[in-house]
Amino acid sequence: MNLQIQHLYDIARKPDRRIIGLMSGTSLDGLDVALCRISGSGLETTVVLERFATVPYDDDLKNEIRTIFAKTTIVFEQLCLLNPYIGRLHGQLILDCLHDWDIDPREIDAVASHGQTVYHAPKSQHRRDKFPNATLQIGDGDHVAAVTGIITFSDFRQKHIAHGGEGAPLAVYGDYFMFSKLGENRILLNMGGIANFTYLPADGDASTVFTTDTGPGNTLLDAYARKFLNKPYDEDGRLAAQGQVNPNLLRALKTNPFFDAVFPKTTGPEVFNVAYVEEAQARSQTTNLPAVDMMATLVQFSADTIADAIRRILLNSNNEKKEGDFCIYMSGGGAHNPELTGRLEKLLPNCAFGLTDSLGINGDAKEAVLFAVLANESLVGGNTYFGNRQGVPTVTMGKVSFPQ
Ligand SMILES: Nc1ncnc2c1ncn2[C@@H]1O[C@H](COP(=O)(O)OP(=O)(O)OP(=O)(O)O)[C@@H](O)[C@H]1O
Ligand SMILES: CC(=O)N[C@H]1[C@@H]2OC[C@@H](O2)[C@@H](O)[C@@H]1O[C@H](C)C(=O)O
Repeated sequence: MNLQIQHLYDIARKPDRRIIGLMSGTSLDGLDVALCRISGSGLETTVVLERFATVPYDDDLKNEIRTIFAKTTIVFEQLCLLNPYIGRLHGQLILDCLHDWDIDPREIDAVASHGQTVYHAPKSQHRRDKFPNATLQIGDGDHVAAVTGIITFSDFRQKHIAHGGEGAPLAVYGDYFMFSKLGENRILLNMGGIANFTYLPADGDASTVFTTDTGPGNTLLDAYARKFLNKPYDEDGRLAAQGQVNPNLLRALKTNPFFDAVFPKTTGPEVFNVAYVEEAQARSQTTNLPAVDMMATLVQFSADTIADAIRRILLNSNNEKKEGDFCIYMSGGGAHNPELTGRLEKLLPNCAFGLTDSLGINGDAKEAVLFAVLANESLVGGNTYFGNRQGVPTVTMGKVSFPQ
């Protein structure tokens, strides 16, 4: 037997595993590195987050990625070059973190690498009948494995698509395994570049678990912070706090087929970008708004569309349910923006709000942890049946790269 297969088998038989989850999201702010100790699988999964770091991306890397990120027309060579480059870089960043944490790479059982999404194209967006849902993450796992010497799981989203999903949100699986609680209807709301949520029913029934993207989280706020402030984001929503929401622009922003489409659905900066806002401004004759009003309107746009999506679920899931029966646990960078969270709380006054941190997982680390949980599930789980629910196919995900 190939010794690496034997090694994989041995890892699967261990009582617990140390898995490093990696996530680099649509905000391009950096690489989240979460070292997890995981035992069990499915609803028996227990995760201890031993270490966590976000390694910021430097401007050079951000600019290299932006030349192809969410663009329909690119220089193909750039995509080809970035694929191994990002894989090698992520591998090196893992080694740097382990060095800082004084941990020998040989103590790590596996890496679970999301890679960098460069294009997301669900069918509802590309609208070409003969093509399926599609998404592309780069930073090939073979390079991560070769650089670190650690077995690497990567490219998690293709299996989801192969079984009828849109390749996202994948958080639903880890959310269910880690945060499902009998007796409490939970909504796990992640506000990264794009916002999404998982609904976890109080009866714990996997076949009614639900997930969807809701639209922009921070992606437009960041784009306009770069423009108005020359900063990566509007810290604590300070600029937005000084402005007034413009109702005409807000209405124009909310007029898009994505918001009327049925759940579950996914999106990305391919749709929600500066051109989208400029087109809405032209339509609503609001091209000369002051920066503060632009920011206030964009933050309200994110809050309104998140709240609308959650309200629709509260009604859809069971007409008797009331907002008061739901607890919303927030995570992702948007949870640090009081302008966003404050508006959300006003829009959903009867829901209880908290942070994922109160459930034992740092909200900034949550997505990276989720990929570690997905790799663990591929190794030792796969026994949870999610029913025929669209968006949550019953599959395990991640391709295996051996270091040698
Ligand atoms: N103090 C803060 N004030 C305002 N916004 C903040 C603050 N801290 C973080 N953010 C926002 O959070 C963003 C980063 O969020 P996060 O790391 O969750 O995104 P991501 O994982 O890249 O996105 P996605 O989940 O869509 O892939 C920043 O770009 C910024 O917009
Ligand atoms: C294609 C892609 O990278 N989608 C991301 C993105 O960032 C947030 C939202 O859009 C979510 O659907 C997804 O990531 C998380 C980790 C997910 O799949 O759950």
